[in-house]
Amino acid sequence: MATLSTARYGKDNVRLLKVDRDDATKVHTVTETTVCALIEGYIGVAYTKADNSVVVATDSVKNTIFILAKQNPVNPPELFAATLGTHFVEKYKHIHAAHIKISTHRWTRYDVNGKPHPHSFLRDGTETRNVEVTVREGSGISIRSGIQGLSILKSTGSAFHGFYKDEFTTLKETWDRVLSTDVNAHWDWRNFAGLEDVKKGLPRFDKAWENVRNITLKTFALDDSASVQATMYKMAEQILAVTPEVSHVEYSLPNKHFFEIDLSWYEDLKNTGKDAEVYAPQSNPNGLIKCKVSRTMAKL
Ligand SMILES: O=c1[nH]c(=O)c2[nH]c(=O)[nH]c2[nH]1
Repeated sequence: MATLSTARYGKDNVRLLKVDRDDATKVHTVTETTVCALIEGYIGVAYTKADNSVVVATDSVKNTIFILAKQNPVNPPELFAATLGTHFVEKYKHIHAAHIKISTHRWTRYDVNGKPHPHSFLRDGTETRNVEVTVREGSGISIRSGIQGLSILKSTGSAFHGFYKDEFTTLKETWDRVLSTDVNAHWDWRNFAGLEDVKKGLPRFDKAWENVRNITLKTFALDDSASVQATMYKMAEQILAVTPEVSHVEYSLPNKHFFEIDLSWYEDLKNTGKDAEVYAPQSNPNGLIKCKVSRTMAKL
C-alpha cells in the first residue's frame, strides 16, 4: 500500500524583465526576476489515478506569471509574490495553497557625465533579493524575505582565538586575519491575513531589505570580530530591533578562508603574521556558520 503524502507542482525558473516607463520624466526602471510558482490542493488524482482534469498545466502557470507581471507592480517582490499566490488560490476552487519564490537580480542605474542615466543599468554583483511566500486558504500569507550572494571581505578587524583545543586541533590562534563571506540572510515576517494586509504599510518590505543590507555591511566592517558566530549574532540582534514585524532572522555564512603563504624559503621573504601581504584564497573546504535569532517575547 502506498499513500501520496504531499504533492505540489508548477513552473520553476520563469525569468522576466519588467520595464516601468515614467512618461513625464522619461526615466525607466527595470526589474529582472526569476520566479518559481508551485500549487497545492485537490490534485492527488493526477498522481494516483492519472486524472489530468485537475491539472492546471505548468505552462498555464508560466503564462499567469507573465500576465500578472504586466497587470501588477512587480515591486516590492513580497507584494508580487503575494499577488501571484493569492491569484492561484482564488482562481481555482481545487487549489488551496500556492508557494511562490522570487529572486530579483541587480540592475543598478549608472551615471553618465556625473548624472544618473534614465535608461542604462549595470549588473553590480551576483547578489539577489529573494522572497518565499506561501498563500494558504484559511491561514493567510506567510512571507520570508532574503538576501543571497552578497560577497564581502575585510582585511583586518577579525580574530579567532580561545577556541576548544584537543588532539584534533592544528589551527593556530590568530588576532588578525582576512575575513570573507557570501551573505545569505533571511527574515520571517509576522503572518498576514491576506493580500490587503500585505498592501497596508507596503514600504516595510523595502525598508527592511535596506536595513538588513546596511546593518550587515556596517557591522561586518565595524565589528572587532571575535568569530563569524559572534559577528552574525550582532547583525541579527540589530535587525530585530529595527523591524518590529519580523519574528526571526537567519544567517548562513560561509567562512571563505585566505591562507597566509610562507615565502621565507625565497631570500628570507617575510610574508606571515604582521608581514602577510600575499594570501592564497581557498575554494574548499570552507567553514559554514548558521544561526536563527528570534524575538524574545515580553513576559505578560
Ligand atoms: O569565525 C570562525 N568560527 C569558527 O567556528 C571557526 N573554525 C575555524 O577553523 N575558523 C573559524 N572561524
